[in-house]
Amino acid sequence: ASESSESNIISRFQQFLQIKTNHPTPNYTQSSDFLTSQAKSLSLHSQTIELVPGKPLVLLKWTGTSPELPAIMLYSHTDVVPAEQDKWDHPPFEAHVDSEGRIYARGSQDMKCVGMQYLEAVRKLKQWGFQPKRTIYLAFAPDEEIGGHDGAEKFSLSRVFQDLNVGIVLDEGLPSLDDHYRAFYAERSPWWLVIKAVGIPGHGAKLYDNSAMENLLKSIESIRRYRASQSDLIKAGLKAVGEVVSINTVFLKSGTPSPTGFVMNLQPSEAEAGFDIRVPPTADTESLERRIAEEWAPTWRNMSFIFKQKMYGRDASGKPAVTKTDSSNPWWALLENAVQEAGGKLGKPEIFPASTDARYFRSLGFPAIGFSPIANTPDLLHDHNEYLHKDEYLKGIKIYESIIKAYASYDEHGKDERSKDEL
Ligand SMILES: CSCC[C@H](NC(C)=O)C(=O)O
Ligand SMILES: [Zn+2]
Ligand SMILES: [Zn+2]
Repeated sequence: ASESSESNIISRFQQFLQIKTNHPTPNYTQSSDFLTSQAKSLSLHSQTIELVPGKPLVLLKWTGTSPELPAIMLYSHTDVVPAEQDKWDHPPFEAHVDSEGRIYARGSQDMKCVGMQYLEAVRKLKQWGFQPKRTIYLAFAPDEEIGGHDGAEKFSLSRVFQDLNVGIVLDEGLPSLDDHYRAFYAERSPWWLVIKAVGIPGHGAKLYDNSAMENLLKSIESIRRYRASQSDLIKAGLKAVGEVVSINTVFLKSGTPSPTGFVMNLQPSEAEAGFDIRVPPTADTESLERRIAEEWAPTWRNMSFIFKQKMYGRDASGKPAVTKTDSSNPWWALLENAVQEAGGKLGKPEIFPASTDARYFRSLGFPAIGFSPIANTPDLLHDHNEYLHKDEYLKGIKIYESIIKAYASYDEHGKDERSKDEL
């Protein structure tokens, strides 16, 4: 009983949050040791898989009574983005609980909460003597925040993963401000674009055409018009955030350095800008590619471009990698019902505006749902003072108890065995 006391549940969450798994030097040894010891206390089989040395993925297993049925994958990442300690009200790796009950820590929303909530839900279900029909896996992966290439991407393509016979993947979602939980069936693909302009250098007092700066600024004007057109669709209520192309300038680089800053009377011969572009799964990528080549970085204006990251978010057959939300995908309805049974409400299916590891599983044809049970909370992913209220965290555990019960009890023939038993 003491193991499952509220204070012990919160204290285990704090311990995980206190492990510095922040980039650029995440302490994966400590997080793996912690997770392995949690697994031991829950009598879960555990293995640590290093597909890349120094980048462990911890895989836990709760064997079902019908292990031949496709398994449930409860997925999370252990790494977190860096935090600017001096801009936080409470240190980002202290997991301080304030007088209101808010737990402040990097990773409290993204997504150490989810990883620990899975474990706590399993703990409760085991205490109650619940027997899963399907095998349940819990995966704790590295490197999501830097693209997932040495984490989810390699894992999803590995023999280990292929042999798990996974039927559904649950990964992270986003908090909601109201009492609905958000759930994501797809995500936008990242295109990280760098455009470069070259031009005639010259005196800062001269009004001539074809300087690098002028060439780059023409592109930026065009990009900003396009950005406004996409933003207007959201403002007019015609499209959701995940349904438009977003493009944001993330760096500008030019000028001729001098000991006091930059030379002020010289128009430089090179100028560069970087953009974070996010592309919805059903976007016309060819037309966007044409726009980049012909309007934003045309060779005739002495411009060139490269992609630092470019994904298409498609499956092997070239179709958008989206998880179905209709009756052809029983996992969606099961999620909706399970959340409802635990006293929650699921909002309309959404497209995740940024990227998650779920894309690697979807592109291989696995259904994957982005879901973090965080309601009534501002979205503070990657922000200062990321926090999660302890009551919201505890409620999330109950939500997962309900989801895991429903998922693990669902049989191959379209029935939720648990509901049948209870009826
Ligand atoms: C492209 S890999 C980086 C992953 C990161 N994920 C989130 C959720 O912020 C992002 O979308 O920028
Ligand atoms: Zn995340
Ligand atoms: Zn993140």
